[in-house]
Amino acid sequence: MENVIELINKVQDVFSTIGGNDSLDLPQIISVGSQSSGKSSVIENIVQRDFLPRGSGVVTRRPLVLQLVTLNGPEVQEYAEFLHIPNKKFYDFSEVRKEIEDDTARIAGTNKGISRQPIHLKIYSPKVLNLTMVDLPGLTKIPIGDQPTDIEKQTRNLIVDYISKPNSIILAVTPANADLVNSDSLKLARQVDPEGKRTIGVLTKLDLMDAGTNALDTLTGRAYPLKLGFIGLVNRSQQDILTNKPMTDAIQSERDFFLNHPSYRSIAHRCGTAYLSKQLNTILMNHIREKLPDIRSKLSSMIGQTQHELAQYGDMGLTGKMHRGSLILQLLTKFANDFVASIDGTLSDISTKELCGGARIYFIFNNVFGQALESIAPCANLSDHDIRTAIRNSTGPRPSLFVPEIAFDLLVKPQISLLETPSLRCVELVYEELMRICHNCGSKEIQRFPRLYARLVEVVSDLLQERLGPTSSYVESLIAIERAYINTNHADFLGAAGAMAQLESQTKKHRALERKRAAKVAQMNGRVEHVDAIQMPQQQQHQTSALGGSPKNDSFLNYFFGGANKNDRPALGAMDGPHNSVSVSPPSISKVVEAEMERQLGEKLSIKDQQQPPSQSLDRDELEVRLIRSLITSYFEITRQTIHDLVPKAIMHLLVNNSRESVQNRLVAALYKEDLFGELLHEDENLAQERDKCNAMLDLYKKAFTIINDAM
Ligand SMILES: Nc1nc2c(ncn2[C@@H]2O[C@H](COP(=O)(O)OP(=O)(O)OP(=O)(O)O)[C@@H](O)[C@H]2O)c(=O)[nH]1
Repeated sequence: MENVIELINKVQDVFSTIGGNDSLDLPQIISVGSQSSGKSSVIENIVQRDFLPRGSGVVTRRPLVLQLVTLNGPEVQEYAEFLHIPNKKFYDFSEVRKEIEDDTARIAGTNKGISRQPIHLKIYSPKVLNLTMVDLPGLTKIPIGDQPTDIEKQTRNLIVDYISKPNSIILAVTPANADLVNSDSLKLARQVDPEGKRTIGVLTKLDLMDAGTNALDTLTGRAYPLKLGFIGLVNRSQQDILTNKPMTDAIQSERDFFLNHPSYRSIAHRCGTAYLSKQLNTILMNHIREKLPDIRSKLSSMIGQTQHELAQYGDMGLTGKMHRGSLILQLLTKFANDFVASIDGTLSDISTKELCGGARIYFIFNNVFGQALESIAPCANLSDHDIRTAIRNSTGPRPSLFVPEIAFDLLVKPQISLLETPSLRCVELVYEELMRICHNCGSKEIQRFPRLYARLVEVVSDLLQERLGPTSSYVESLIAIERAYINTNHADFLGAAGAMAQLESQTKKHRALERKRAAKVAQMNGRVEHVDAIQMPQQQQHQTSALGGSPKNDSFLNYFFGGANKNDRPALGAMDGPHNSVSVSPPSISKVVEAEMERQLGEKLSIKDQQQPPSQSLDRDELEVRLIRSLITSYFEITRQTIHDLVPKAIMHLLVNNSRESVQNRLVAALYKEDLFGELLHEDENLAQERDKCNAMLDLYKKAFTIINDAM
């Protein structure tokens, strides 16, 4: 069972090469204490070697992960190894000290700052028991030199990070010549281990206590409750260090101190460095044993994870020349399936962060394209002047008597063209999304072969590029088709009568408002009665006109359109029929305008008769312009809806579905060629290394698992 520490050390090494052992939380002893409490001295005593940097102020500035490994045999020579200098054995321990100093300066700088990055050191010796300890920077209160002002906080956080891991054992070092109540290490330990279950207390400097005082109460567990107890030590004094007092002599002096001390004599067998080493070894072993089931189950889940990760690198069964074809076919199919699945939304690892694949295409159709179409004003770029000019031009050399339909035709076509840019942009956006999907289809397994991956992307890009042209042309034709024939007979088209009625109701509303205003003004002038008298007949006249009650208007509107409501419009055929008593004429905007003009003229005259200023009269030009605008708006809305409906359908058919269906065949046709296999299956070196590392990790986990399993 002795080798469980070695086993844990091995696992720890692997974990430190890949950046910390946070995930496994291996059992280890963490030495904590305030500055100059004697932490380094304790460790050196345990190792029985001088190897730690000494000096004034903060000396330990990085965590030192120290693994002690027992060497067996009488003649073996002790040595040290650093993880950052593999394969170099240090037999001279002053070199070890120098390397710790140099590496600390390299990582933590030459000022007195601290770093979280640990140094890993292994010491092989016949004098040590298997132990894993971490020496942390001492708690410091006042910054010195160039130290940052928050050095205390930094150190405290670093210590707490280490000791709060439930599998760590806290070695709380306190100098006996200071008050135990103020011990920083015990205070910190209590924070993370309030019941004192995994804290072992170490009292240093027992030789420096005031004469007549002793720490017997503490050492026998009466002063401070810790399950693992307190152990008293006497390390080398500064003087001993300066005079290079040999470690063996120091250990002997310590033993003598306890044996000869009147207060400690009775507990001398439970004091001193040798006892501490033995205790730590036993505690660590028991602790590891206790934690082994946990570690085993953690390892087991790590094996599972690593196996899963390894599987992402592909099927290792398909290696060798004879399997190249099957492997290529497998990868092509996977790529094609991923492409299709991204579009269909059936991919296994769908993003929850952003829209992707098919969902994004839907978004493009409905939001991006929809909004782009909505943002176009039906009469954009059409000034009244343009409309007027178009009307005049379409009437030829004679003065315009009627509003010609040709002007509407002429004006509405360029407006329809405005739909072309957003429609083509919609095609491009979907194309770009498909390209994005294609680039994201490379699973780890495929990316292992960068050349194959590049070719896969290239073939699919070519396919999409090929489909882009026809799709764009088709969408262009859709707009051209809409422009080619202006269907004024469309069921949803407002038509001349509708436009006229709309205009009329607008005018009516406006007049009512005007009248209200006039009445208010009159009331204020005390002329209420007079105003009422002249307004009544006028109001009646408007009402009759709006309802088509005037015999003149009634006959006129019905004559051409069969009423203002478009549903009441007679069919052209009916109008053409021989039984139709009136002369055959299609609904004409000009005639409606004429009618409205006549009516307004009449109104003007009657108003003039009553000496009222003409408040709402529209001149002929303005009326024509407004009429044409209503018609353009109505027709444009119809076309906009048609385009919003047809463009996505065309894109889905010609671009999305087409490439979706042909991607697999295209890939096979382009890449499944014997002479390309070698080139395409050239493996990426970095990924191959990562896979090998993953494999090695898996082996190690399995090995560790087996050893732990056997040891239990
Ligand atoms: N007399 C005596 N001196 C001791 C004892 N333990 C440590 N010292 C002295 O106290 C001083 C500080 O000891 P270190 O072991 O360097 O203390 P540290 O906690 O590692 O210090 P930092 O790494 O700077 O935080 C040294 O001069 C030691 O010689 C002891 O038990 N008795």
